[in-house]
Amino acid sequence: MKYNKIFKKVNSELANFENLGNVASYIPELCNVNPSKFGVHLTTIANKHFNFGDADEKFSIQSIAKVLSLTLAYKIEGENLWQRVGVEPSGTPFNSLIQLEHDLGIPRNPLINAGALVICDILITHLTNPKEELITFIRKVSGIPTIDYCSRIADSEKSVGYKNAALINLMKSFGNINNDIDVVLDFYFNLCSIEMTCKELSQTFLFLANYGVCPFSKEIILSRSKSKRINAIMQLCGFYDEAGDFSFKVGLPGKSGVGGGIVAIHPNKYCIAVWSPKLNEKGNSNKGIKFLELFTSETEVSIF
Ligand SMILES: NC(=O)CC[C@H](N)C(=O)O
Repeated sequence: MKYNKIFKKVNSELANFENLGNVASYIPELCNVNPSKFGVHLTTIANKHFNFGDADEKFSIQSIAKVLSLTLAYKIEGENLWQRVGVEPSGTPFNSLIQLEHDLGIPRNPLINAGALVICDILITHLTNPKEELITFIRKVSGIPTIDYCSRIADSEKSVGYKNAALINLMKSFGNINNDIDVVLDFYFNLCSIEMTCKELSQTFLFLANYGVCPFSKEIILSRSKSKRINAIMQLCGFYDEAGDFSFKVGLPGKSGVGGGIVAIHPNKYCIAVWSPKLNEKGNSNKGIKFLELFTSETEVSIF
């Protein structure tokens, strides 16, 4: 079918692409990943599957998981959520502290680290067993019962999590964190440690291409309006200080993680996941972005 042909074509166009950048090294465990891995998987809302390369190999989805914790918190809290976290692009790196002081401890959006920490705090307030309830929710959304945290990666990040500790302490000082700091950080590091393959990622995020409804189970994960808003936040904030560039080149809402994964959503059509571990200076997958740019140029369809 057409997407497989396009994947092959784009891949051959990338034959001479100089994949600069490095795997994330600030989390020790992420250094052990083979930098030349490359996988793509596209799932349509009609449950058709197309893939290329290492699409069935698990990797650390890192910040991509922030969209899933946000989904659950938004479901629980509704519009009250926006009193604790904004919906504006930050224009700063994912772990920046500077803006947060100026904004009196209210993160610009839920997809930068500070915002995701507030979302974790909110979930801890509402859930009896946050770790278990979050992973149960993600398994339900994806229809994949084996999706799990990776304690090796969570522990590795915890051992060097100074920036995130600084962010949460600053927010606590402004009264925007209600629970114990160590409990919130532990939950956050576990959230970021979730592992998926490209196939699993594209399946998990398909509800956002289907107006909030899981196309497999037909279950309403989010209302149409909330699903629109999550896509809008991804469009404007999913790539931190590279969000404009991603939007300009790819033209789809998406989210990246420092494990080298990216998901992108074409509403009413498909969800595509790409994995290539080498990151550019903004912490986003270098080849992953290029692949998606060429892919949407080739298909000539984007949301614009
Ligand atoms: N952009 C990312 O994927 C960052 C997530 C990572 N766990 C961190 O907090 O630094």
